[in-house]
Amino acid sequence: MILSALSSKIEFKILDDSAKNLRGTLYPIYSHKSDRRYGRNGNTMKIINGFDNVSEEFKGAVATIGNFDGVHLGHQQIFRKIVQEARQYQSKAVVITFDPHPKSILHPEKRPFYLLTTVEEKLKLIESLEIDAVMLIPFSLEFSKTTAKDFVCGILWEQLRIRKIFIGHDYTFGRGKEGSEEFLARFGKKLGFQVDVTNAVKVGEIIISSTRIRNSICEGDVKTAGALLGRPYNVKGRVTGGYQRGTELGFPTANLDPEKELLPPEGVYAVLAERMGSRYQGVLNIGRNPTFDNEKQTVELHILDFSEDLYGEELEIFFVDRIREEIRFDSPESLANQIRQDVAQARALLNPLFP
Ligand SMILES: Cc1cc2nc3c(=O)[nH]c(=O)nc-3n(C[C@H](O)[C@H](O)[C@H](O)COP(=O)(O)O)c2cc1C
Ligand SMILES: Nc1ncnc2c1ncn2[C@@H]1O[C@H](COP(=O)(O)OP(=O)(O)O)[C@@H](O)[C@H]1O
Repeated sequence: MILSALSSKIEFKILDDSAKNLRGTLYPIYSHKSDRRYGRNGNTMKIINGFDNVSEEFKGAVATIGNFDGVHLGHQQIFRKIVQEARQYQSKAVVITFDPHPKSILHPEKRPFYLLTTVEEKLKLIESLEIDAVMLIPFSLEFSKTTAKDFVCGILWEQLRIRKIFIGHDYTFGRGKEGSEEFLARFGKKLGFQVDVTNAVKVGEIIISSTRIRNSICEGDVKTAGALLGRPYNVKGRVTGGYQRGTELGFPTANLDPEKELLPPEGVYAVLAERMGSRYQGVLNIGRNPTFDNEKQTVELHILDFSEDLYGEELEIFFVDRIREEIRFDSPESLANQIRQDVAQARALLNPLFP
C-alpha cells in the first residue's frame, strides 16, 4: 500500500476518499477559484479566546484537545469524529488548542522550532472542517503549571461541561504531562463524560505526525509531506525585487519573502501558486544562484505561461514535488536550457494532479 499511497496520483485520491465533502473548502487549492467563505450555511466558527465565561451554547460540547500543528490527516479524522458526534446529540464540536505552541514556551532552547501552520491557517483549516468553536488558550509558563486535575475540572467540566472528549493515541496534557487517557477516563467516570482515543492514523506504513511532516519538508520530500497533510505544504510570501536577470534568461521570477520559517532545502520544486483567487502552475528555486555567485538565499518563482507584473503582490505557494538540486552552470545559456527542462518536468508532474 505504501508505494501506491505515496505515488502522486493516489496521494490526492486519499484526500478525495477521506474528505469527499471537503473538496473546494478544505483548502483553496482544491477549487480553481478559491472559495474563502468558510463555515456552514453562513455560520462562521466562533473563537473562544481564553477559557473563562464560556457561553451557554457551548455547554455539553463534544471536544478535542491538542496542538494540531498542520491540521494533518490524523487531526482531520479526530475533527470529523467530534463533528459527527456533536451533530448526533445536537451539541457543539469544540477544538481546544494553544497559542503560541507550548514547545516554543517550554523548550525555547530547542529553537529553531518551526511550525507547519500559522495560527490563522490553523483556524481556517479547522473552520473548513465544520467545527463550531475553537477555544484558543494563550499558552504561558504560568498556564503550563495548571495541573491536569484543574484543567479537567475547571475547563473541561466547569466551563464546557463536556459530553465527550476525543484525544489522539499519544496525547498528554497538564503539568508534568500527568493528564493521560487513563486520567481522563477516571475523571470522566466521576464527573459524567466519555473519553475516546483515536488510534494512530497512517498513510501506507507511515504514522502521521506533525514532527514527521516537518522532517519530510526539511529533507525536501514535499511529496510525502503533502500525502500526510492531505494537501501540499503551503507558504505565503510577498514579491520583492531581485537582480533583474530572470527576464533576460527567458524566465522572469518573482522573488518571495516567505511568511513562514519552515521551508524545504535549497533546490528546484514543482509548485502551484495562488494569486488573487486563481491558481497557476510554477517552478520554484530556493538557493543562492551559484551561476551568478549570489551570497543571499532567494526563493524565486517562475509562473508558467504568465507575463504580468507581480511586484508587491502576495502569493501563496504549494509545494507539490521536488525536481532537483540547485547547481552551478558554465553559462546563462546552459542554465536557461536546464530551466526549460525543469518547466517540462513540472508540467508533467502537475498536469495530471491539477489540470
Ligand atoms: C526553475 C529554476 C531553476 C533554477 N536553477 C538554478 C540553478 O540550478 N543554478 C543557478 O545558479 N540558478 C538557478 N536558478 C536561478 C536563476 O539564476 C535566477 O532565476 C536568475 O539569476 C534570475 O535572478 P533574479 O530574479 O534575481 O534576477 C533557477 C531559477 C529557476 C526559476
Ligand atoms: N512568468 C512569470 N513568473 C514570475 N514573475 C513574472 C512572470 N512574468 C513576469 N513576471 C514579473 O517579472 C518580475 C521578475 O523579473 P526578473 O527579471 O526575474 O527580475 P527580478 O530580479 O526583479 O526578479 C517579477 O517580479 C514579476 O513582476
